[in-house]
This record gives sequence, C-alpha cells and structure tokens, in this order.
Amino acid sequence: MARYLVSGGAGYVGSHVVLTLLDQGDEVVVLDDLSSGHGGSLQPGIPFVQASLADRKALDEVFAAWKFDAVFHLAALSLVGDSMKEPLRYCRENLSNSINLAEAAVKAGCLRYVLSSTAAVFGVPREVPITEETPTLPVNPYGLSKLMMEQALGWAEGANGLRSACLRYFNAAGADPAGRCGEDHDPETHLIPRAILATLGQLPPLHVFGTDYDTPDGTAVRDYVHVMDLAAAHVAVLPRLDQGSVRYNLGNGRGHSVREVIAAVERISGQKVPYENGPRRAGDPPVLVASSARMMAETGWRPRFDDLDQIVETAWNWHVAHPRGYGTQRSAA
Ligand SMILES: NC(=O)c1ccc[n+]([C@@H]2O[C@H](COP(=O)([O-])OP(=O)(O)OC[C@H]3O[C@@H](n4cnc5c(N)ncnc54)[C@H](O)[C@@H]3O)[C@@H](O)[C@H]2O)c1
Ligand SMILES: O=c1ccn([C@@H]2O[C@H](COP(=O)(O)OP(=O)(O)O[C@H]3O[C@H](CO)[C@H](O)[C@H](O)[C@H]3O)[C@@H](O)[C@H]2O)c(=O)[nH]1
Repeated sequence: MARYLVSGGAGYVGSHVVLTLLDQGDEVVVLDDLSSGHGGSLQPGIPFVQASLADRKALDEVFAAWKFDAVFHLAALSLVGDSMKEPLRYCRENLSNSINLAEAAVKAGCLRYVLSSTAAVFGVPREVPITEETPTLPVNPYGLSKLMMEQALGWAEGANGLRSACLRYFNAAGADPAGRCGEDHDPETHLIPRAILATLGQLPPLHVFGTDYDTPDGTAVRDYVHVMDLAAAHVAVLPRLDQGSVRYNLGNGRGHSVREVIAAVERISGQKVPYENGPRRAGDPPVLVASSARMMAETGWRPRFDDLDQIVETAWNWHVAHPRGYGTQRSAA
C-alpha cells in the first residue's frame, strides 16, 4: 500500500483523485485550506490537514508526520478572469505555494511530484490538436503561473533529484459516476455546470460567450475530459517517473462547441437549456483540442468517458442529487 499527499484534495479535481487512490487501496492525506474546496467532499475518516501551502511550517509538520510515496499538487487559484485582474497575486501564490510544497517534499526525501497544469500554458495555439511540441505562450497570468512552475520543476530534477509530471488538463468535466463527489465552485464559471444549473433554475440563463468564432457553428470549441479519467491519469503517470520527468496533455482529443454542449445537456436532461447569445469572453481561444497520444503511448492511459453525453450525464446526476452542492449557497459568476 502506498501513501500519497494530495494538496487541494477538497476541491473538484482533487476530490476525484482522492477517490481513485482510495478505491485502489492506497492511503491518502489531504492538505487543503478550504478556500474554494469543501469539507463535505472529504471521504469519511480520511486524514485531513487544514492549512495553506503558504505555511511552510505546516508543510514541514505534514512531511514529518507521514512519509509519502508521491505528492499530487492540485491546490491553486484557477480562475482565468480573476488572474487578469490580479496578475501579481496569481503569479505569486501559484508559484510560491507550488515551490513551498516542492521544497518541503525534497527536504523530506519525497522525490515524486505531480503538478496540475493546464491547457492555458498554450495560450491561443496556431494549430490543433495541441501536442507537447506546441509552443507554450500563455495569454493570461493563470497560464503563466503554471508554466513558471513547470519550468522550475524542470530545473529541480537535475539539482534536487525531484521527478515531476506536469499534467496539462484540458476542460475537466463530469462527476464520480457513483455520486460520491462532484463539481461545486462558487462562483461557478465552467460551461457544463453552468448549463446544468441554469436548466435546474439554480442559476440565471446561460450566456453563450461568442457566436462569431471561425468554428462550424460560430461558438468556441473545447476538449472536455472526464474528471475520473483525469484522476486515473495521476495514477497512470507514477511508474513513468522512474525514467524521469514528463509533461503530458490530457484530453479526449475531440472538440465540442458551446452549442454542442447545450444540445448534450438537453438530451440528458430532457429539458431546454435557457440561454442567451452574448459577446465573446475576453481571452477565450476559439479552439482548444488536445493530443494525448504521448500520454497514451508512454503510460497506457486511455479515457474511459470518451463521449460527451456520458460526461454530461455524470455531471447532471450529481447536480440533481445535490441541489445545493456540498451545502453552500450558489452565486452567479
Ligand atoms: N477544473 C478544470 O477544468 C481545470 C483545468 C486545468 C487545470 N486545472 C487545475 O487543476 C487543479 C484543481 O482545479 P479544480 O477545478 O479542482 O479547483 P478547485 O478550486 O475546485 O480546487 C482547488 C483546491 O485547492 C484548495 N486551495 C487553494 N489554494 C490553496 C492553498 N494556498 N493552500 C491549500 N489549499 C488551497 C482549495 O480550497 C480547493 O479545495 C488546479 O491546480 C487547476 O489549476 C483545473
Ligand atoms: O457561461 C459560460 C461559460 C463558458 N462558456 C464557454 O464555454 C467554453 C468553456 O469554458 P469554461 O469556462 O468551462 O472553460 P475554459 O475553457 O475557459 O477554461 C478551462 O480550461 C482551461 C484550459 O483549456 C483552463 O485550464 C481553465 O482553468 C479551465 O477553467 C468557453 O468557450 C467559454 O467561452 C460560455 O459560453 N458560457
């Protein structure tokens, strides 16, 4: 049995990573300050340290109390729009907190580190699908903050022996099919939960951000990847670290427009999604689609939920069963 530290384990993706590790019989310690996560997403009895990654002393105490086989680092500020308003805060917090965790891990001799990175490191790519060879040119401070940490980790391998996997998620979506965890952000900014919550009358009608893109139906195209597939990728990548550090793009390799997502929510819910067409959202690239060929070839990972309806269905089921999410009031972004 292995033991892992999951930072941000009370958040959306982190809670699904925790489930996946527990399901395979591993031991997990969650470190989270609950700034955007939920105590209610923690599995019963799981060791939980409520602390910020900014607190180096707390990190040293965690590494003194437990020995870890690897660290999964998901805790971050991750709202692109906020990062445009507070670029210095995003760069400072995401980079310094990630470095604090890496330094504490190295000090404790834990030399495997998995970073939640993002498609936002690529900015507006010249071509899709996006491979690991595509130039990284972030167009917002959020993407920059993740890219800076990717680069810092590159240097830490030679100097400190820290082996890292930078997993660039594309659009995380869906929920645990068994209904144990789901997505509950406040504010909620992501398309699929917003479309579902608008349909359930818990948020105002959805705004479609832009209908004049150079795409087949004029709306922006994204690669939605199921959160349990992302969680499985964290496990799949670990053996690869024995050969050195890696960076992988994680998506389904298929793009869906905003209109296609609305149509999927209508098919699954059997209801009309209330929506209005609106202007583009600043900073949104027209099309982001991943090539995950390298991850598949080198780790054997494959997305199990490769169909948009399957992804939407798990999200819909979770929202219907949890009308108040983990229990707090919702507000529109
Ligand atoms: N959701 C997506 O579509 C997506 C896409 C690409 C990358 N990512 C990355 O995946 C990770 C998880 O995203 P998410 O959607 O689950 O976000 P989330 O906000 O649901 O979860 C983040 C968790 O980290 C915790 N946290 C934040 N700052 C902290 C700090 N200083 N110390 C301790 N805990 C802290 C929060 O309380 C929360 O529980 C992030 O790093 C994000 O950048 C997410
Ligand atoms: O109310 C909404 C919300 C979103 N959209 C559109 O739906 C698509 C998906 O938007 P999301 O906000 O769900 O996701 P993003 O693609 O903006 O961003 C997500 O994926 C990025 C990488 O692709 C980053 O990692 C980021 O952290 C993560 O939130 C975009 O074209 C967006 O313009 C709408 O039309 N209306």
